[in-house]
Amino acid sequence: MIRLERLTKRYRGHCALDRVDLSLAPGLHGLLGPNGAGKSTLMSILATLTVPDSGKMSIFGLDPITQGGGIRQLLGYVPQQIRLPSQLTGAELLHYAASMKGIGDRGVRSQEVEKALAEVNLNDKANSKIKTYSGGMKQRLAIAQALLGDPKLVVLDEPTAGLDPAERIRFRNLLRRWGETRVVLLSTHIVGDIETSCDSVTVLHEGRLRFQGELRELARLADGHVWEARLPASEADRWFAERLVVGSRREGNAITLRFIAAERPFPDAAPAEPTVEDGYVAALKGAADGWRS
Ligand SMILES: Nc1ncnc2c1ncn2[C@@H]1O[C@H](COP(=O)(O)OP(=O)(O)OP(=O)(O)O)[C@@H](O)[C@H]1O
Repeated sequence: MIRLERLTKRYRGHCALDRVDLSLAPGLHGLLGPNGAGKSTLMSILATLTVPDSGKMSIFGLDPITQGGGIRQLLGYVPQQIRLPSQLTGAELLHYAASMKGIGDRGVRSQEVEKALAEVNLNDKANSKIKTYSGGMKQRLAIAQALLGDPKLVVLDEPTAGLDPAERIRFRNLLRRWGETRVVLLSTHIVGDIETSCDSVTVLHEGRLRFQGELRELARLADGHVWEARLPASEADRWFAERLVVGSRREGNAITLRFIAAERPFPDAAPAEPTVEDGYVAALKGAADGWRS
């Protein structure tokens, strides 16, 4: 459905994406990576807003460079930085966005707008000006805008940042439903968002693809490299300074620390079952330390 081959993008000599290969079929796909990894650049290219320097791309058989208009008809996109017109109401903005997506019939448009508002739980605020919305509500309106017109590709750049826990759960369920028949790509720093809902995950680091596959395969990257040890709490600072500690649990004067290390950090450390987050850390650490290619 979506195929990227050796996709490369440079900004004044800095390589934001370096020969990235990626294939996405219908489903809910997570995109993880630290700050500056290239996630927004990749998403902006998929949204036809940024032109890559080299590489091949096919989005539902269309070429984003020569057939961008066709792709935009199939696309729902929420960029990382959202600026919404504060004087419009939520419903007015969605009507405008629906017109831009070619939904000319007013009746059909109203139905679409109402459905999208319901999906993000904003019906009550439909006729209020956007300037009265909270940050999370604006975020949800931007998501509603991306859902208009039944897009086949939904690209969401860190959409969960401003959502409260209840809305975040609602949003995950919405995306799961959407991912049943569409390609949905979601970037986030929150591994939990991906862990609970995504079919596959892609990890970018410094513009390079470090992993693409199922969640359990990502967790498996840390197999044999996760350790736990119960230690005197007074020693905790030393271990935080010397080792990669990914979790800690304090119980009285003792603390249980969870480490990621290529080898057993000290004799008392016991091997632990890796989580998806451990796999993500291992993918990044492995890339940096060279203990994984
Ligand atoms: N318009 C631009 N001009 C110059 N450099 C840019 C531009 N956009 C991005 N970059 C650089 O490209 C690299 C990738 O940036 P990008 O925004 O794609 O990363 P990201 O993974 O989305 O980061 P974050 O998680 O912080 O949003 C970074 O080093 C960034 O500084």
